Amino acid sequence: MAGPLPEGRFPLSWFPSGPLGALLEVRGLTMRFGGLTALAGVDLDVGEGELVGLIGPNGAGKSTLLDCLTRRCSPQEGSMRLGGQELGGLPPHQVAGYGIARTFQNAALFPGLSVRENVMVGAHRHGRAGFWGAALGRTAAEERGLGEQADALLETFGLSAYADHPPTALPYGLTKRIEIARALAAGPRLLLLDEPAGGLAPGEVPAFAQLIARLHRERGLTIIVVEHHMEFVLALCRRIVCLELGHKIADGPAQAVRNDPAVISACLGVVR
Ligand SMILES: Nc1ncnc2c1ncn2[C@@H]1O[C@H](COP(=O)(O)OP(=O)(O)OP(=O)(O)O)[C@@H](O)[C@H]1O
Repeated sequence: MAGPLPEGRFPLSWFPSGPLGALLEVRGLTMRFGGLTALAGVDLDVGEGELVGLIGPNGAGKSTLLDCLTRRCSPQEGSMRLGGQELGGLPPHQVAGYGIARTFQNAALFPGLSVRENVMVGAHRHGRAGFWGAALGRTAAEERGLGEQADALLETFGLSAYADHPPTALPYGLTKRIEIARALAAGPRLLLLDEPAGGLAPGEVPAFAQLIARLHRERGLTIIVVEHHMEFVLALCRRIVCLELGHKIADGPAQAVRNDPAVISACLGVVR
């Protein structure tokens, strides 16, 4: 990867000029939990190479949308296509195989594995055998290749010094980096980040935003980032989508959405 990023906010000219084609097409997505409608007919197109911010107050349906895309939830209505492939009905492990990787609000790392092994786990996205099942069938050369890939990711994320450490001993900000490195080890086409800045110290947030911007810029990754931290979203994303009570209430250029009265009203007290 290229050299270090400059400090402070980064220019929008770093980003690709716009979507190169629709990668994700969501139509009429409706998810109900009993009598509660978490998503109510949501439409969303995300172009190849876009970085989209998804905002909204607590309970708006943001995580549920990610849960539907990764098949942790089965929506009652609507369709979700990635590169033309319908995701509905696929089991979660196959969705990963189609190129969707996700991080969670609270980093879910394996405490008994080293940082490097945690990242290597992410590389196993194909098939149902699981990491350890696959590990048993791997050749030494494949194992070495995965280790080298993990080491390259650790270097990108400034984690090389911790490769052999257990993740449990590390500061929270580093565990968030490990989780993204693990997601990238799967070689995703679409990366879903659920509140990546959540729990970070204020001083850690700009560098974290720069890291994600760099991944987007240098790898051309398509990313949806769910976040309450508005400065973080504005610094990263040209386009913002806002949900409220399961409905999409805004979708457009970041500043226009930020200044939309409906968004301000919905997010009052939440958007920072
Ligand atoms: N498994 C579930 N069972 C029942 N209700 C659920 C479930 N998951 C989510 N919900 C409900 O669906 C609604 C949307 O929740 P969701 O977590 O998607 O919102 P969110 O926008 O991600 O909120 P937050 O910003 O607080 O994480 C909420 O009312 C929530 O309580």
